[in-house]
Amino acid sequence: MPVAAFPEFPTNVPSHPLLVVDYQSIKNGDEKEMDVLWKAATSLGFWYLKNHGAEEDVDRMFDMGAETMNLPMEEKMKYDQGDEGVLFGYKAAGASAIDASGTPDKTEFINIAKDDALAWPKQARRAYPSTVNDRMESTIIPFVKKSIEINDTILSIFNTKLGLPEGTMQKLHSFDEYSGSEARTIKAPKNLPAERQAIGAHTDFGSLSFLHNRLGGLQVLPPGVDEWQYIKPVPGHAICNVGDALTLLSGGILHSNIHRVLPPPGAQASFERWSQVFFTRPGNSVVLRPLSGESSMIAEAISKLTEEQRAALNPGVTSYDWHSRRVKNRRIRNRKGPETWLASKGMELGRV
Ligand SMILES: O=C(O)CCC(=O)C(=O)O
Ligand SMILES: [Fe+2]
Repeated sequence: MPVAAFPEFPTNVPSHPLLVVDYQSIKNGDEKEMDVLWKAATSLGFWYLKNHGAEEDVDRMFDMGAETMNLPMEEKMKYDQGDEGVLFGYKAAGASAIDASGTPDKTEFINIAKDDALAWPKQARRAYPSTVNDRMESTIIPFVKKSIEINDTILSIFNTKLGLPEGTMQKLHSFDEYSGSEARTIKAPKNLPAERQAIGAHTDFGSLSFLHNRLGGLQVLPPGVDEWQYIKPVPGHAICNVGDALTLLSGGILHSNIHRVLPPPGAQASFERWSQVFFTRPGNSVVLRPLSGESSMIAEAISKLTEEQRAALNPGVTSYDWHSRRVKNRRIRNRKGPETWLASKGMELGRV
């Protein structure tokens, strides 16, 4: 649906402002703009990104998502992500918990591995519905490649700002190694009760998320604040955020903030809510630990922390273990009790 056809985000609903980063400027090495990015990534960990050039690719991804979600449930379930902690494939609404009591989520996902998009027409990680295969060349590969380029540009700026040896972030997010990087199209039904969480509170598992919202509903709990606040969708602006892997690798300098999804506010609530994300995650074998040996800035940040904080930043697991544990313990079918929800946690820092 064209953006203009949706009612606007209501003017009487407060939202949290985000810094705006101009992608073309950071790509061209504009120091002031890179400072804005750094400020955003080390404070809330969320920012708007304009002039990214992926708008039309995103619209085509929404078409692919609609074609996929319109398939019969039986067909979609042939490509279910399953209960073993696999990210990729279809996730039915209600398959994941949104809280410790095991309340089911309200969103459907189609998750497509970057490894499958890049290996096409070969299969790297798994098979997908025909609606995905049919749009691999026209829609998915262009979106994935553009998203990788954008996130890689941001990662290389963080590499410099963190004082890491050149190419460190690039190596940890190598094009060639299999990873959890993926494109995700999300559908939430219209007319959900106003307070019903569609996606429960979480931090993102990987390094960077490149998110596209047409309607409101995304909320953050900013550091030091007790109330959830909406992030307002702004036409042409992606919402970007830092995930746990970068928090761990940077010794806590980069901030992955918790967020959740509610139904869109006001008149927007009577529309299906679609969102499109690309998640960049480190290579599967990357051990998530502060890169203190590679950066004096990170070493210094770590030296100021308590023993407990330091331990939290050094979970001693690979990127693969980190995201598969988190996905697996959110699956309702794996739930034993509130302890399963706790076992799905990342860097939420006790805030949910
Ligand atoms: O749909 C959104 O706005 C956010 C989705 C999200 O947080 C996620 O998939 O990790
Ligand atoms: Fe998220």
